Amino acid sequence: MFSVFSLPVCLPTPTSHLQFIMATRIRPSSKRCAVIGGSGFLGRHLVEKLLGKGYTVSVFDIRQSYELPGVTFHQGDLCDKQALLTALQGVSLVFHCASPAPASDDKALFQRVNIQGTQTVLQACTEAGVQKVVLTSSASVVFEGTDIKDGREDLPYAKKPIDYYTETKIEQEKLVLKACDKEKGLLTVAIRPHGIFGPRDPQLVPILVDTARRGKMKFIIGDGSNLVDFTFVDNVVHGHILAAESLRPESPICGKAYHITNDEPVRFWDFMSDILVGLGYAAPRYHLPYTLVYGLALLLWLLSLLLRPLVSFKPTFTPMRVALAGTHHFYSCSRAKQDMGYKPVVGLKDGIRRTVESYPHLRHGA
Ligand SMILES: NC(=O)C1=CN([C@@H]2O[C@H](COP(=O)(O)OP(=O)(O)OC[C@H]3O[C@@H](n4cnc5c(N)ncnc54)[C@H](O)[C@@H]3O)[C@@H](O)[C@H]2O)C=CC1
Ligand SMILES: CC(C)=CCC[C@@H](C)[C@H]1CC[C@H]2C3=C(CC[C@]12C)[C@@]1(C)CCC(=O)C[C@@H]1CC3
Repeated sequence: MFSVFSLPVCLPTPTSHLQFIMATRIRPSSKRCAVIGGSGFLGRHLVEKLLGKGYTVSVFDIRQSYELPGVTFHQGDLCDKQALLTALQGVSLVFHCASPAPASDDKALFQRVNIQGTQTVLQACTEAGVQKVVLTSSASVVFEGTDIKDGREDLPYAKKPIDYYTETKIEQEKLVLKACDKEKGLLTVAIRPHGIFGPRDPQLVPILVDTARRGKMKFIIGDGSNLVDFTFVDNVVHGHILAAESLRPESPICGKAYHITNDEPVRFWDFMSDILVGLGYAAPRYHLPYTLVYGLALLLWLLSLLLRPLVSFKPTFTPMRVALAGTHHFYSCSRAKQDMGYKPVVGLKDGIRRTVESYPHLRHGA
């Protein structure tokens, strides 16, 4: 799998001399890939699946969160081209799933990592002879805080993105799709998942349980009928690998974005209740009007901005979170079904069960 030109024993002709020079570099192999952001929640699941499918995997990440036989770790910042070039030696396929966490709300950090950093990743890929780049984008790139029902990929990018995370994910996706160039030999595609959940997720279940433990999970924002996509992590991984394996010069997926979801929109509050009840907490019961909660969240957010020099506090109810909890946002993945034969591999009910079982330490009373 780790494909290196074999060293010639003798050098009788100029051609074999060239072969000798090339022997000192590692030739890109189609089964040799790198996962940028491979220490994260999605990244690690992707790495595990790739190993199972016979790929040789290098992880490039600012931190190392685990060790696995068969994985080479390169610790570094993706804004550092030299560090990337070392990790990309001999790699033909790159998955770019690194990003600062949405909760950080740090404009400068998002711009540096998601925009400048992605430009650096693309330059490094070109210089290292990488042939394919699969970006983890987000379905939120078209979300402005108002209802989206069965949204397709041709929806325009959000003109007023709900936060800096989304703003920079839009620019990142544009950069990666624009870089697709068959003549230059670099093919790109963007996967747009939504609401990823599953074992080891550091965000969704921990935030939910923390809110429940503080006694704040009693209320349903709005009438509770809003439908949302939550996507089990294995399905997101499956979408990434299908995209990578379908990415060829003649393929219709080159330079395009694809929604990858569980294809089973669910009421936001039913999903939250299933997880909470599964972990032994009470489901939310009392309804609060959406506009009232959104207005309060906006006020609190403005207050936190004004008081930032004096006190730092992070409200649980940010406008972005209230919008996510109180509106419809579900997406069609018919383009992925048609162009790459995508079909979810784990159903929602099964995904919820596997997720709940993976958090024994977050159970009520644990
Ligand atoms: N979790 C979700 O619900 C969704 C996630 N996404 C996208 O999926 C991708 C993966 O997300 P998660 O696994 O949930 O996040 P995560 O926070 O678990 O993983 C991100 C990884 O990127 C690494 N990273 C951050 N800055 C870096 C830098 N400067 N250089 C190198 N590595 C760096 C982090 O150390 C981390 O390991 C992200 O691009 C995110 O925008 C998209 C839609 C939904
Ligand atoms: C579908 C999707 C994009 C999910 C993203 C994950 C997070 C944004 C959610 C995970 C837990 C959610 C949550 C809330 C908002 C959205 C999440 C952070 C609340 C803060 C909404 C208001 C409440 O009543 C409490 C909720 C806790 C969990």
